[in-house]
Amino acid sequence: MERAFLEISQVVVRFGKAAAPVLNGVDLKVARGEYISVIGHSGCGKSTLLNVVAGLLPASLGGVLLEGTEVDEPGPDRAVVFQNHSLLPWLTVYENVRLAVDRTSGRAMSRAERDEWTRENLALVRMTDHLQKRPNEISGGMKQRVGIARAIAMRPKVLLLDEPFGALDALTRAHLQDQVMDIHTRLGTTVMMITHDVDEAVLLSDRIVMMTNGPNATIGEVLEVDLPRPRDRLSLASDPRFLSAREAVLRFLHERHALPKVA
Ligand SMILES: Nc1ncnc2c1ncn2[C@@H]1O[C@H](COP(=O)(O)OP(=O)(O)OP(=O)(O)O)[C@@H](O)[C@H]1O
Repeated sequence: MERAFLEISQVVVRFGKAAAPVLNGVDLKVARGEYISVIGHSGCGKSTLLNVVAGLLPASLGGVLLEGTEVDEPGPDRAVVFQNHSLLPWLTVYENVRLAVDRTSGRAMSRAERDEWTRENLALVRMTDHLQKRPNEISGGMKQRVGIARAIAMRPKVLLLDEPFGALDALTRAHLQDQVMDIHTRLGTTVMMITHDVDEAVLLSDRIVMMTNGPNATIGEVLEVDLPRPRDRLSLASDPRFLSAREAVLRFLHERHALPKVA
């Protein structure tokens, strides 16, 4: 069997002297170009898992291999986009992306190429008209778009998205989901995304990884989303395959792994 592009093996994470580990035995193989979503109740350890893949947090046991190389620190091959943008406020939109390009491709590309690459990635997220603005002059959705452009511009092997659309209103969220879908289709980027939103998971993913509740959380089920790409949100809204995938995730979250009721 072909070796997985990204391989998470028997990952256990225990914080300090806590009695039970947060994650216990997470195993997942991701193929190159796959779009994976991780869904689960609040606090089950989704961000913890993403942070292990990002190299921001060491696993207590087990580990992560990317193209056969062990992940033991953060690196530009795994770009992360968080829920709240992390742009540098004193730099313009252009400069925020250019800085990442200079850091990751400074030696491989000429100045002119880095300039072009920066503009190209900002064009992908439709920010060309706002290059000289600073983060406090643009909307939340625009900031997230710049964050995504910055991540993509680093040409990561894996794009790690930690609830990237969570803080946005529904319409902005839909636009940005479409842009990320488009980028994924065009560039073939491997994506691992954390979300709370069932529709978002079904719309964007090739597979949905459903986590059991913590502590000792692990992968409960993995759902293949058998929908052809490119995907169109309007026509999918009534597609029986979309609806049945959606129902499977809802059943997992609200029946088999429901949170205990508050008395
Ligand atoms: N640095 C830390 N030290 C101690 N406990 C932590 C630390 N980081 C996370 N935890 C705990 O680990 C558990 C999982 O947290 P995590 O943020 O990974 O969950 P999550 O599934 O991403 O949650 P949410 O969906 O609410 O963002 C929580 O109980 C949290 O309190």
